[in-house]
Amino acid sequence: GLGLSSKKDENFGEWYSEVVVSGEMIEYYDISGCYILRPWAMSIWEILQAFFDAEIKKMKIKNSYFPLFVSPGVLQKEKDHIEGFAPEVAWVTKSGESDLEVPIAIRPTSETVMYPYFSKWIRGHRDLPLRLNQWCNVVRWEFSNPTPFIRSREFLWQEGHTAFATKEEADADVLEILELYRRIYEDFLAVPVSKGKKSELEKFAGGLYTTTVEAFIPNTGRGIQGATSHCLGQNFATMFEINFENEKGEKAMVWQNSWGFTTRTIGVMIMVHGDDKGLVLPPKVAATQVIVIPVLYKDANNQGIFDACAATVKNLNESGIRAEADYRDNYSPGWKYSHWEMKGVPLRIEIGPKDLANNQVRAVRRDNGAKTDITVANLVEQVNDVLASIQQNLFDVAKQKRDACVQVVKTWDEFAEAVSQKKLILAPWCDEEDVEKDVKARTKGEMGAAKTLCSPFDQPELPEGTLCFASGKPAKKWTYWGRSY
Ligand SMILES: O=C1CCCN[C@@H]1CCCn1cnc2ccccc2c1=O
Repeated sequence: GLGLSSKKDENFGEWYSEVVVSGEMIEYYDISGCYILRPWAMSIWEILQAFFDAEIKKMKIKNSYFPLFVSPGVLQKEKDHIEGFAPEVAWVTKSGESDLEVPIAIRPTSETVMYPYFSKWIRGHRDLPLRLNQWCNVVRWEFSNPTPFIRSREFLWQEGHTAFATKEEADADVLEILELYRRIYEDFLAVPVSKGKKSELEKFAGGLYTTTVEAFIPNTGRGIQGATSHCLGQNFATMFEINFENEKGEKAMVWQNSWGFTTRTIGVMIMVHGDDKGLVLPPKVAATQVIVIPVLYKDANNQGIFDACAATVKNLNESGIRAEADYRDNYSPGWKYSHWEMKGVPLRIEIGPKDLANNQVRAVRRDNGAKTDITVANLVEQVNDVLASIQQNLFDVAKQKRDACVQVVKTWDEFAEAVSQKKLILAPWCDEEDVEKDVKARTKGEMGAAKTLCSPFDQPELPEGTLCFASGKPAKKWTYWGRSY
């Protein structure tokens, strides 16, 4: 097919909408905000799921499955956290022609689904820790501009829900899960993220504190919440009476966490690495890491070339590299190069008459276009090296681009200028909520307001006497600010 009609640096929104379809990841659906995840996208989700599932099983976390439907009574139970979200809750009101007696909600998240049963199952301290996870879909009937993977009315995620006897255990667990989310972004998707804590205003209102891995999209100058790991404190334990008899025979409430990452991860990866030729997939998450293309003689015996392609694929697959060959005889090599570049396959191997004669293959990298001739004898070792180099290079380039967007500011004027420059702003802040609200009010505009993204765990030096950029009060912490998704 033809190339993209929009350029990433000229019309990012158009480019993104086009590349997810041309890369055969998404098909648009006839209900707004809903998307079809085609195999090329689903295979990425499955790779991330396999990694995360194996890691949480090492932590003795067990998978379960709770119903999609939430009875209204229990949903309303969590009134203060639900109030902000209520407009997003989708309801079933009919079956066939008849109205349901009582409308039933579709889960937007499962705290209120699970916790009545946590209360039933947790009696004594030997029932702790209780640590469950579920892989499922959730529905949030959002109205702000739907974007494939990034903001959809239904999405896939995992949600973990845990209960502990002590706060110390919960605090440690929050960070252990957050580290898995960092690995998903940095080790698999080659996307740099900042670990930090959400402000009181931006955290999950139902919890005690929220930790997050924050990514940044240089093209739009917007931060994006990558995944969250909340400590819920004893808030839900209070509401759902989740308590246990501790070792001293006293009744005590549990300490809880909840954590989730979603198919948004795939959209962030596409936005960060994609280019004007299409998707660029990090090898770790590419369903096909190497595509082998036969370049045939005009009018001579091509069996040798087909045999070499088959041998190359077999050789690579036997060493755990995901390789395919494209033998379709109704497309030219040139057409195939464009097609597999559009799909973002990390490495192309061309085998033509010259390569055959020299007992080598021609490897072409998707990330930087570099071409190298690889002798058949060293094929597996060199392909592994190139794939590792592509993975690292994608991360290094993304980190350099993200770091180039970071702007440290000390004053309001510097801050306002940095917002207009679409920067990721690092500023000393007094950590007062009404100051944060004031910044949002003062930066409101059609591009959206600047807000806190997170206060990074990795805090730069804050010299005594440093003042908050917005209030002039003594600064308490460095915080990332910016517009966001
Ligand atoms: O993030 C996570 C991680 C996974 C488990 N849940 C937490 C918190 C979810 C916060 N949230 C987010 N959207 C909502 C939408 C409607 C109703 C309720 C909610 C809601 O509670």
